[in-house]
Amino acid sequence: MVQVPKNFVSDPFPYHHVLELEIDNLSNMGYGVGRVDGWVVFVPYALPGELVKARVYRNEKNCSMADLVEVLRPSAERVAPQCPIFGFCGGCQYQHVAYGAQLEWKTGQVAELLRLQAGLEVPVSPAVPSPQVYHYRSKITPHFHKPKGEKVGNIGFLKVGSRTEVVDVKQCCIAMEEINVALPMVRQMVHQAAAQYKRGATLLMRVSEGSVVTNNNAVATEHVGDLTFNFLAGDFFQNNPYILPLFTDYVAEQACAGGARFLVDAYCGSGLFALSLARRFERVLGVEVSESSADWARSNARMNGIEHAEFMAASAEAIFASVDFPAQETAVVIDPPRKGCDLAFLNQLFAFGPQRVVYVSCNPSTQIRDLAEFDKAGYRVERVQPFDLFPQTKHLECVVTLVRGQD
Ligand SMILES: C[S@@+](CC[C@H](N)C(=O)[O-])C[C@H]1O[C@@H](n2cnc3c(N)ncnc32)[C@H](O)[C@@H]1O
Repeated sequence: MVQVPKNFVSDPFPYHHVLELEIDNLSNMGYGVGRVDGWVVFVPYALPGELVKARVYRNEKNCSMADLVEVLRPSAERVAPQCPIFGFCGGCQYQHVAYGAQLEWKTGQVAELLRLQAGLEVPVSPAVPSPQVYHYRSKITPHFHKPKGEKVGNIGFLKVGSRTEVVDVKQCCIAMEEINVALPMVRQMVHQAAAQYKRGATLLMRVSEGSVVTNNNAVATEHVGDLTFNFLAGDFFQNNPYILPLFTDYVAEQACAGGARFLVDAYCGSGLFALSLARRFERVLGVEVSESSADWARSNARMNGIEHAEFMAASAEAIFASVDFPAQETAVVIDPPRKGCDLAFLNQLFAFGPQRVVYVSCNPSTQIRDLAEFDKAGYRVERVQPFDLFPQTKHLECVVTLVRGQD
């Protein structure tokens, strides 16, 4: 007898009821979406165009969740995942989808979010592929829970569908080779030092010039085009070095397109955009809340021989009190954290009123939420360009170019 979970709602399907259904869409969580008599059923790992058998494990207010049991008619886009723990490890969602189809789905999801969330019918350019689709991540952060007795349990990433359970990750298919070479030793060291851990922890592994650093305060180095960036390994830096030259070139082209002579880089980290774009502008100003990142941005400017870029360590909105660039000749690049921009920042940005804004984000849903504010302030979306910084996963980076309307 199957044990029915205590809180299971048995309408419209009994627990473990097996359905046969056609999948016609993919959700932004990467789940296949099908319908049974109009009722929406999400089936993780099922693909659009497939006929599948799926077993219901939860009924919600307006949909059900079901586990994939069997693919009766596979999609032409279905491929074999490379990772033996794909489907258990929560790190990747798309290893079973051909890379071209991953890009198409990501592009389509941005268009759908723009339409449904912001009411904007704007064309979305096809997502720019990553030149490397496995073994591209320069940083991973595996975790483990408080040791039991003197034994550390699994070391890895959250299990699919769980907020607490960790799966044991011995190798990671999307991490760079350097990380996979170092991982067994790092794991062994944690197991050997189990008695020292009074609680769980998150490990840092970041590739820096062919080796792996594990200390948050170590200095890491990355090369992007002909520039070199140093930064603290624990601070922010983009995690897919293979796509960065394409990404920074595109942001540069978009920032320059209106002939601006001045550049503001808000949320600038250690200066990736400010310095990559500097040669195209007369003066550049960056702002970043992390003092160590702002310090490294200054030092990166010196190291790369860039003299006309200045950096301020402050919350992003503080930049507008000191910027003396003429707004009509200024482009602003913004690249906030996942939660998007604060209203305090947006209001001051609009009061300044730059001619164009290039909004870079790793979270299209907060980015598209913020577009409503740009719309109210008289900015028009000129271009939307997703970049696949995170192949095999549901994540993507999106660059939206906004242009100020005529007053
Ligand atoms: C997504 S990262 C982008 C960094 C940089 N543009 C890059 O590509 O390397 C976001 C950055 O915003 C910084 N940040 C977070 N909140 C901020 C705030 N209120 N004001 C300024 N910077 C902030 C973080 O420290 C982080 O460096």
